[in-house]
Amino acid sequence: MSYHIESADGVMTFTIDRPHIRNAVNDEIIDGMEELVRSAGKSEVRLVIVTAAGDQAFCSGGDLSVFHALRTEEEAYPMLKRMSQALYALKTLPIPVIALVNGTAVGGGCEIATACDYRLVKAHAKCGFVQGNLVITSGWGGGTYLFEALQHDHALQMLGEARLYTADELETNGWATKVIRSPKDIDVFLSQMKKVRPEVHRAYKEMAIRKWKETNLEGRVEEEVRRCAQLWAEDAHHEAVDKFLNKTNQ
Ligand SMILES: CCCC(=O)SCCNC(=O)CCNC(=O)[C@H](O)C(C)(C)COP(=O)(O)OP(=O)(O)OC[C@H]1O[C@@H](n2cnc3c(N)ncnc32)[C@H](O)[C@@H]1OP(=O)(O)O
Repeated sequence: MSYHIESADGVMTFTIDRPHIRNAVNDEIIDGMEELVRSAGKSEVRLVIVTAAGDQAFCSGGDLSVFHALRTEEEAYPMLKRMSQALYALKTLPIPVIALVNGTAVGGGCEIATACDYRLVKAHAKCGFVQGNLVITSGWGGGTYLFEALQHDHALQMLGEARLYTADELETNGWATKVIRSPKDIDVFLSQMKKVRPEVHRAYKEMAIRKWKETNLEGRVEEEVRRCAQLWAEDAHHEAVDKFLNKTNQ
């Protein structure tokens, strides 16, 4: 199984479990994300944590060995759309959603984390919207969410530079809610949240969701998905992915 969903004490944890491939997202992970948002919406869950196995990577984005088979705009769009819908549902859960960024997050991995309300980033983790190096944009909604989360110039810079940022840089630009230097830091963060009753957290999250609905967040994500699907079909993208898969991009 490529993922696990566990529940304890009102906390539902989704763990991507493909460390050998740096927790890249395949179709099964997308199934899992859909299962997560269904379960978290229905049960007595007070918060969700999204994380991954091992300490090397949170997520390396889409599994290029699988998704590189998608050659045209028409083939790429359904995959991008489906994951974008799962992440939109995650983002608009009426409870806090925390990304526990246990290691490197790149490409779609950053998009998953950006869809969350909070990003707790382990000190050794490096993260970046590297899609530009593959001659595509973000395509799961993460670019749109980044403009919601960060000051405009910080968001545009992070997307446009397509490089890895250190945890300290991520705290400075506002992407990391907190840099995690010891496991105790996570406990402190969670216990502080749990001091306030779940209905209060829910009411605040609903305020944010109202704003996102009024500003047509979903429609803006759809534009992002469509643009990425167009770029996906270009030769320049396929050549860049070939270089990565054939390890000739050094
Ligand atoms: C579809 C939405 C948009 C997207 O997500 S586009 C995809 C963006 N992602 C990328 O470009 C990921 C590129 N990966 C990397 O830069 C590095 O692998 C990364 C994440 C920094 C980790 O570096 P290292 O820790 O040195 O590990 P490594 O490179 O030796 O990787 C270990 C094995 O995993 C593989 N891998 C990593 N990310 C992958 C991916 N996204 N899809 C498919 N395979 C991937 C990598 O090829 C390597 O395989 P192998 O063990 O040499 O056979």
